[in-house]
Amino acid sequence: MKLLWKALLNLVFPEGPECPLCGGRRRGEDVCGKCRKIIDGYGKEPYCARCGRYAGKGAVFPSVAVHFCYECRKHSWPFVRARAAGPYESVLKDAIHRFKYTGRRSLAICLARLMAEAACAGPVFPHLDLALPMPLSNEKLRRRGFNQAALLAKEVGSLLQIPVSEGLLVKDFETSPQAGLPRAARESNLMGAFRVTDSGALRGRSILIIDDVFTTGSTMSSAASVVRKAGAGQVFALTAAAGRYF
Ligand SMILES: O=C(O)c1cc(=O)[nH]c(=O)n1[C@@H]1O[C@H](COP(=O)(O)O)[C@@H](O)[C@H]1O
Repeated sequence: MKLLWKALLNLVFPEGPECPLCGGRRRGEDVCGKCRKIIDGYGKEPYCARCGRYAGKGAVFPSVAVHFCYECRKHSWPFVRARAAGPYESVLKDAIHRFKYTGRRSLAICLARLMAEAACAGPVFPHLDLALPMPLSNEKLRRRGFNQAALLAKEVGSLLQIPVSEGLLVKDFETSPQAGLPRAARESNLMGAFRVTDSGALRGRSILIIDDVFTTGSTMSSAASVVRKAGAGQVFALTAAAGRYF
């Protein structure tokens, strides 16, 4: 019976190519049913309305629709709010690793689609004038061969119909990878690393900064601060994944 049902399903909805997230079989255009369920589940999880990070096990949050994590209640950010497609774990984490470290550039399309979904889930971002990818240093760019944030920004920009400018925000020198550094070191690690090349192009404009991951927010915060100092209006942030707060 199960086999017959599968054969019938295959006739009506022939199996498509691999799911870009998990590599399993999918029938539609998007991700496979299993990954779709995981992603939709993330959309129902509690998250901080400011930094967009997801509540971890044991996190204390008020039982109201809009809440801020402990850090965002104490601390202000140079961006108005940040959002992500989901937490940095499971299929999203695996996909980001394959994208970034094994050069599967085509994953930008799928990840950007999930990011655009998160951006459109309610009045998250107002009118946006321009999207800026998180820059890599020239050294890192040469080594990796591509900037993962720039690939994501290109796709997100076309889905959300926002112009994307690469080269307005640059990273002048290579810094130690953020992963593995304690929080305080993550902030000082990036000091003076970002620069805006043409502040006139940002003045008064509403900016979306795009990156792959938001963990402590130090990278996004450093970049957003430089963009604000260059005269931008409001700054928002969008990443493929965000950490959890506890
Ligand atoms: O290159 C990195 O700094 C980096 C290495 C790594 O293994 N994982 C990782 O998330 N990152 C970057 O670290 C930043 C997120 O860390 P926070 O600055 O703590 O939010 C993003 O720009 C990531 O691209």
